[in-house]
Amino acid sequence: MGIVLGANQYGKAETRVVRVVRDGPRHELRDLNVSVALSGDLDATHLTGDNAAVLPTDTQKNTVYAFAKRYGIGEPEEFGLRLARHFVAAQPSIRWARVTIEQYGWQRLGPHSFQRDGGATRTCAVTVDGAGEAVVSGVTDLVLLNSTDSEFWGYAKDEYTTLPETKDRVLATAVSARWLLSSVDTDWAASYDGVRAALVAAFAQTYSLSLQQTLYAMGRRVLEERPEVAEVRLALPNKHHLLVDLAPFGLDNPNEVFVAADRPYGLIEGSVLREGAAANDGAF
Ligand SMILES: O=c1[nH]c(=O)c2[nH]c(=O)[nH]c2[nH]1
Repeated sequence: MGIVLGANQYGKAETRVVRVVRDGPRHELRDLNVSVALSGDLDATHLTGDNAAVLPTDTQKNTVYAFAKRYGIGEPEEFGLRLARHFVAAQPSIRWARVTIEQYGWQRLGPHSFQRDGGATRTCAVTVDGAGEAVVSGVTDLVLLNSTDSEFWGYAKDEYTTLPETKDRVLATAVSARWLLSSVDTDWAASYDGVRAALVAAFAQTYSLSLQQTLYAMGRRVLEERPEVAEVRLALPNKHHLLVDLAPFGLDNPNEVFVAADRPYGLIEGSVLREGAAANDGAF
């Protein structure tokens, strides 16, 4: 029986880089977590330990810091494109590079004082190979809650079903959304802000009969409002809020007191794209 090497990639994960722009008394801050993955002609290192084609992950980490100084960071998508293009262009053995970035937000408190955002994290994944370039922007941990306008009933039932049907429940989720841009020449900041606003508005304004329905409404809203977006993929954990039985204490509970359960949780996932468009799995 023959044994062969399959798909492989390697790189430095989670390089944390903070860049301060000190052009004057008013400083700017970018705070990123950058992961690099490279792939290409890397059979030799796996099969014989010949490392001639291997650009060390330590060098990749150094490149992140050097580029932050030399070119600045700018928008995370720009920084990712610059890095991914560099790795593919500079190393003949490297044919594919993916740079994934998390950007942590900081609120300005003063000219050189900041407060770390508690909430959502902006993300991007940039892929560069011989066939082209793709950028997927995203957001994680965007926690949203509707305290009404959510029902769940009429579902399939079998002998294990105990869930009561409800015409009024809390609907809460921590949105993970990623969206493919149709061009690498995009106003990244405006696009991110616009997509995020569309996701939030659709969540808040949808009278929900299922989280699945809300997911589709959110993806649809993004595609309707943001022409630069080709496809949206959403992962929505159903952060269950379970009504507490207060009857033992002689109290009723008309949707006022809940247990916020952390697990298990329903996980609703889906993609929304433009009709006739092919899903671009390689970019995600
Ligand atoms: O919006 C929901 N979708 C489900 O598929 C589901 N399943 C479940 O138990 N509760 C819910 N809620």
